[in-house]
Amino acid sequence: MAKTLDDDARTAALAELDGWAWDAGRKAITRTLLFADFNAAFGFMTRVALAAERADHHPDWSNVWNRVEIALTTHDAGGLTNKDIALAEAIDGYARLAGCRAPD
Ligand SMILES: C[C@H](O)[C@H](O)[C@H]1CNC2=NC(N)=NC(=O)C2=N1
Repeated sequence: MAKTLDDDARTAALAELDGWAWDAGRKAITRTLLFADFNAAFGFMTRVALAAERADHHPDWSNVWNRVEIALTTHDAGGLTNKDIALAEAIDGYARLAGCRAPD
């Protein structure tokens, strides 16, 4: 099973990511993304879903029209692991490609 990251490792990893925040209560990193419309948001989600399946590591997320809220944690390990960091990096790449913006 993947090992959970300690505070220093988590802080270092977050510094390399775009717009992710640590949610201590959920033991997850979270990011909210806005897209031009539902089509752009769902296209992004489809790409992430395929990458998540390949990695067998899945986001906790929700979508309302052009807004996607994402939380990443490793349920099996009970906290944040490198699997979450790798998925966050992939998400950041797909988000940039899909022309996302930060929430207002
Ligand atoms: C059996 C299967 O490998 C596990 O349930 C995987 C699937 N996707 C997963 N995704 C996440 N985020 N955490 C997990 O612990 C996890 N476990």
